[in-house]
Amino acid sequence: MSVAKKEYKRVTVKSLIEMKQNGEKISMLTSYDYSMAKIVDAAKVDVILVGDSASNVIAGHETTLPITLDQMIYHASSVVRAAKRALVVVDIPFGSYQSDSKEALRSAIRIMKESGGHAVKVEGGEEIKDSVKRIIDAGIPVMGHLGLTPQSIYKFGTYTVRAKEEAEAKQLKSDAKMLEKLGCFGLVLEKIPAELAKQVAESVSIPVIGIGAGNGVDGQVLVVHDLLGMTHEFNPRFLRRYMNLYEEMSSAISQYVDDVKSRDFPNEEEQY
Ligand SMILES: Nc1nc(=O)c2c([nH]1)NC[C@@H]1CN(c3ccc(C(=O)N[C@@H](CCC(=O)O)C(=O)O)cc3)CN21
Ligand SMILES: CC(C)C(=O)C(=O)O
Ligand SMILES: [Mg+2]
Repeated sequence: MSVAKKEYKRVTVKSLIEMKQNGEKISMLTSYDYSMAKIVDAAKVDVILVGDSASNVIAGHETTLPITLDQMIYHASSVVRAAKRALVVVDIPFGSYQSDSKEALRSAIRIMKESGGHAVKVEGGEEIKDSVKRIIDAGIPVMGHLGLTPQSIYKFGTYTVRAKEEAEAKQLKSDAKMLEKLGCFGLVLEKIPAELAKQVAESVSIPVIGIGAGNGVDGQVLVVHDLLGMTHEFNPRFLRRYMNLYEEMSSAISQYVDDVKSRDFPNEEEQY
C-alpha cells in the first residue's frame, strides 16, 4: 500500500502518533556517531535510536550491560549534532534506572541536558512503572521496550523469541496498555510472535515499533550496522541485509594495504 507521506521538517513525538493515525509506517534505525547519523538522517529515517547496542556493536562487549550513562551521552551528543530531521531517542543504559525512580529521573535528565536528545527509551513493564511515570512527569518523552529486553538477558539466558506462552503474552499486553496509560509516546516490541505484536499495536493508540515482531505493527527498527552487513556474524531471521559492507570494506582495506606495500600509493598526484 502506498500512503501519501506528509513532509516533516522535524519529526516529533506528536508526528509519530499522527503517522500511526494516518497509516504511515514509521522507520527507525540506530546510530551511535555523527558520520553514520548524517547519512541516516539524510535518508529521512523518522527516528534515530542511540541504542545501548553500542555496547556490542561499538565497544565489542558480549551484552548491553556494560555500557555506561556517560558513554551513552557521548554517543547521543554526536548523533544529535548530525540529526536535522529525525527524532533522536536515547536508550537509558542498564544500572542507571533500575534502583529507584529518582535515579531513573536523574539519568533521563542527564541524557536530555548533556546530549540534547529528544526522548529516552527504557526496557520493562510493571517493574519500572514508577520510574516511567516520574520521567514523563518531568516532561521527558519516554518510549517503552517490551518482549526481548537485552538488559535482562541473564534472567532468561537466551535471545529466543519471547511471549510464546499465554501467561507471558498476557503480561506483555497488560504492560503495553499500562505504558500507554502512563503517557509513553511509543513502544518497541522485540522478537515476539507477529500475531501478538499485531494485537498489541491494534490495542493502543501510540505507535508500536517492531524488531522481529512482524508486519502488523506501526513501524520497524533495526541496528544500522546489521542492515548494512557490517556485523556479519549476527544472523537472526528478522534481519534483512541490504548490503554486505563487511566484504566491501575488507576488500577496499586489503587493496589499500597492497597499494602501500607495492608502492603504488601514493602516486604523483597524491603528493605535494
Ligand atoms: N548488532 C546488534 N543488533 C541487534 O539487533 C541488537 C544488538 N546488536 N545488541 C542488543 C540487542 C540484542 N538483540 C538480539 C540478540 C540476539 C538475537 C537473536 O535472535 N539471536 C540468535 C538466536 C538466539 C536463540 O534463539 O537462542 C540468532 O538467531 O542470531 C536477536 C536480537 C537485539 N539487539
Ligand atoms: C534493538 C533496539 C530496539 C535497541 O534497543 C538497541 O539497538 O539498543
Ligand atoms: Mg537497546
